[in-house]
Parts: sequence; C-alpha cells; structure tokens
Amino acid sequence: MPVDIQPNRVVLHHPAGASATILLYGATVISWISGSHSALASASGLAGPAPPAPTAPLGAAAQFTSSTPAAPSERLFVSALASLDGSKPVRGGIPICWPIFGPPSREEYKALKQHGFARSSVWTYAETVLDAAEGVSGRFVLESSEQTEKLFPHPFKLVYTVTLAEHQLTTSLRVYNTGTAPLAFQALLHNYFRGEAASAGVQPLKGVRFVDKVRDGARDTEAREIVDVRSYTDRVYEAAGGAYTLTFPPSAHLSIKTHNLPDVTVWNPQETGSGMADMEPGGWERYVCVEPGHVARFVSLEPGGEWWGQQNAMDRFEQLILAGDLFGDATPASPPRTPSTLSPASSRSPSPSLPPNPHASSVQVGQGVPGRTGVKGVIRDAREANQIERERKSRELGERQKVWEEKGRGALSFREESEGKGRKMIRVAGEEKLAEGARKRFGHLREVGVEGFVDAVEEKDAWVVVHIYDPDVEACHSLDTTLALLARAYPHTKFLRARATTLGFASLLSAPSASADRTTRLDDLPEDEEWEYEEEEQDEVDLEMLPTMLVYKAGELRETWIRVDWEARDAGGVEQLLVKNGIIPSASGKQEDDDDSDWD
Ligand SMILES: O=P(O)(O)OC[C@H]1O[C@@H](O)[C@H](O)[C@@H](O)[C@@H]1O
Repeated sequence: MPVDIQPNRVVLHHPAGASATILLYGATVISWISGSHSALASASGLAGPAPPAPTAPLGAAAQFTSSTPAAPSERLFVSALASLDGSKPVRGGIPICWPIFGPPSREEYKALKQHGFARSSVWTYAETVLDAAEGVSGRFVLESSEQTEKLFPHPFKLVYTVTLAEHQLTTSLRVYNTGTAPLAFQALLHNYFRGEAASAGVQPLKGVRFVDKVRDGARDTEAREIVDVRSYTDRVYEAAGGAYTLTFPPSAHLSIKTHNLPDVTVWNPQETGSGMADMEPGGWERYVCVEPGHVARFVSLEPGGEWWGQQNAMDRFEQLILAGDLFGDATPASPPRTPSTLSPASSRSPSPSLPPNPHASSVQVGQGVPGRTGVKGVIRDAREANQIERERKSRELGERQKVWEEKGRGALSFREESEGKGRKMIRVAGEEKLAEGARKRFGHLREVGVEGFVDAVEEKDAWVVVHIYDPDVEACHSLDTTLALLARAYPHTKFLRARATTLGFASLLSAPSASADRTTRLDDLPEDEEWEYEEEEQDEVDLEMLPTMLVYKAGELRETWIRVDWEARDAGGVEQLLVKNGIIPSASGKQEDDDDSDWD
C-alpha cells in the first residue's frame, strides 16, 4: 500500500522500507522514517529490523537510534505532548510557516498569529504524484477561504508536494497569487530533526550574517565552523547558502539542500523549552530545528504569479553508499537497489519463453496496487478504467517512438535537433557507431521510448545513463547538451534520454474529462514527425522532478537522481558526478577516440 490515505493523514510508503506521514492538519509531516532494509542487509550482512509503524503512537515511533545509523529510523522529532487533533500547531515534525515567520512584522498582518496560519489549517490531499521505486510523492492543497480572508485578505493557493525516496525526503511549497493585488509573504519549513542536541552541529554557516533572537534581534556574523546548540539558540541566518549538513556524531548525518529558501533558522530552546506546554520533558535534548526559509525579506508575488521553494533532506547513509565509502574500495559505486519499475526485467536475464513486457513502462507506476481509497479512489478507478485504452495508445506511441529513436541515433541534443543543426553529418557518423556498438562502444546520445526502454538499459557490461527529460525544462536542455558531449568522450558508457511523458514518469494524472477535448503537439519531434495527439493519453509531467537521471548496470537500477542538476552542482558538474560514482572513468582514463574527430 504505497500511499495510504486515512481520514486525517496520508502515509507514503517506499518499497525499500522508508515512510512519511503527513497530517492534513497543517500538511505537517509528522514522521519521516528513512532507510532501506536491503541496503542495510547487504552492507552489514544482517537483515534490517522492521521500521516502526508510522501509524504507531508518535512517541513509540520516534526512537533515536544513534547506534544504528543504517537502519530505517525516524528522522523527525515530535513531542510526546504535541496535539495532533488540530487544536494547535504540532510541536515537531515539519510545520509550514506561511504567510509569515515569527510574530507579524508588518502592520497589515497584525491579525496573524506567530508563523501564520498554514500550519494550523486543514489542507486537502489533492493527488498522488509519483508512486514508484524511484519515489512516492503526494500533493496537498490549501486555498484561501472565508476563514483565511478574515485574517489575511489575499486570495492564494498553496500546493505542497512531499516526495519520499529510499533515503530522502523532499518537500516543495508552491504559492499562487490568485488575487488581483500583489501578495507579500514569508515562507519557512520548520524542521524538527531528531537527534541528540548536545552533539549536534550545523554547517557551513561561518561568515554568514544572522539575527540573534536570543539577544533581542542583535545582528552578528557567525564565527564558528560548526554551529552547535548546547546553549539556547535562536538565530536567523540570512542568505546562508542554501545547502547544509546536520550531524549528530557519531552516527546520524543529514544533508539539506534547498531551492528558493535562502535563509535558515537554527533553533533549540534548551531549558527555556520547558516553558512550552506541549514540549515533552527534556524534549529539547532530542532535536535541533534547522529551518530553511525565505524570511529575511518578503516575497512579493504579482497577481497570477507563482513562487516555489523546496528542500531536500537526505540521510548521510545514502551519501556514503553512493560514494562507495561504506564498502571500501572493493565496491565501485552502490549496492544493488530496489529494481526500478521502469525496468521490470531488473537483473534477471530475459527468458526466451517470457520476454520482458515491452509495455511495462507505459503502465502508470503503482497501478493495480490496492489502497488508494477515499478521494484518490476516484482517480485510481479512472486510471484503471482507462488502462486498456492507454496501453493501446501507448503501443501506437511506441511505434512512433521507434521511428523517432531511429532518427535520434545521432549525437545531437534535442536543442540541436529542433534547430536542425548538422543532422546529416552526425547521422552518418551515428551509423558508423552503431556497427561499433557490438563491441560495446556507443559514442552517442540516443533517444529511447516506451518500446525500446527495457532492452536499451539491459547492457550486460556497460553502464547505462538515462536522462528523463521534458523539453519545457531549461535545465534539461543544458543537461542534454552536456550528455551529448559526454557520450562522445566516453563511448564505453551508454547515454540515453527518454521523454518523461512518454514513460509516464512522475506524472500528475488529472481526471480524464479535464483534458479530453484538448489537443497538443509534440513540439520537439523532427518536423516530419509532427503528430497531433489527444492530451489525455499523455500525462502532465511533474516538472519539479526533472531533470532526473537513472543509471543502470546489467539492467539493474543503481542510481536515481531526481533533480540531477542539483546533485551535479554539488559534485562540481555532471562529468564529476559520474566519475565520482564510477560510472565513467576519471579524466585520465577518458577514451579519446581519433575516429570520433569527424563527429563535430
Ligand atoms: O512555539 P512556536 O510558535 O512553534 O515557535 C517555535 C520557535 O520557532 C522558531 O522558528 C523561532 O525562531 C523561535 O523564535 C520560536 O520560538
């Protein structure tokens, strides 16, 4: 039951053992259990313990497991005395502070309570966005109402997306100004991260200006390499860099990356916390709040405008696995992970009597899994009712895609392709390269679609890198250009790209009636392949997930990088990211091919 919708909460379950529980009250994430049984088992030779049930009483679920960092364990603190019945904001988890942070600083917002009303309003569960081994994602909505307008006379819509992967939780807040006047707001994600406060350290904040709420708002510059919270701490760091590490030595480590949330508050009340009625005794010893936000300045959103801020928290265990550090030098990159639903053949060799289902990737992930009840039951039913039709259309699309793949065998990026640059020359070279493919030399970036996907990633010896893209996303264009170049430089690694809508990846399925009468054109097909199709057969894609990169070895999914551009930025570039993970050789091992010189 990957997405369990209950009357007052939604629980996301990841197949590897992770889970996240989100209350409709405040869309407050009250539990994030991160980790993988399989990773733990393969790392330690032990079977992983069952994670605490996310529906168990919070106090029971939230055991701090300092000695077992690899085990699926609770990453958030929720006070045992927290109210979860909607009577007051939750003391713990991830409350959303909106439209203000702290007490109202502007006269016009003086009717609002500290941290605004988003954390104390009941949100609606809108839809399941993604339901796959790559991640499970749900979306929550809060819109202005008579009640909010009494306090805050601005029409708005908030959309909050919570995405759970094996070792990551991503929360993304979108704000829409649905009114006719500019909308000014602050926004902050008030994370209570579970861990021993006495040992906690946050970095890098050295040299960052901050407002010290403990010293009546005094302004100062952080002098410490690692910020601790051993004394009462309440600091709002401004323009703090957006990427932080929170460590609870010796075991727990989290990395937090953000988008559009430039400031960060570090808060732990220590003994003064005992004055909070909903703080469990000594609770302040068991968490640190690291709260990315847009708070130093208000965001001003024009009518019709949209703003989004996002954070991604990853437990350090995953980073160690991905870097290969956990396994010494014997293991190049990462242990086998949960097979992708995009690759149902997984590590099995295709059996001659049971060939892999070529349409598997056209089926919406999570389909047929029971448990989407309530509001989402309607959408599930609609999905299932449309499934046969969708598969038929998918087959048609696959045929189209085959033609497209043939055409895409050159090393052109889709931007080059759409501009019609150098197609002839590259295609000739591409044909030469096809002959070399038998010797496991690829040398070009290829488009792959539904029909060809499973076969394309089933390379026995070579690494296969797949860029899941959408032509409307600028970052996909840059990545595509880079991968086209890397494909030439590293001909022993196979580089593919697949359009997200084609695979049904990260799609936002809307009710079929909503778009049945509209048509759209595939604008990035080569001109002779323009094709009108009914929009209902193509799901809308959640662009926040893109670009995504999947990496396969022997048909098995080894890496899933949602928003790989962020990942690459941290690694120093896409090439470095791939080198670091053993997917391509380091620069010294780069295969410079003389016979590639006629490609450019
Ligand atoms: O008690 P509340 O309203 O949840 O706020 C908790 C704390 O939240 C932090 O973000 C603030 O910086 C603190 O000043 C505040 O005390």
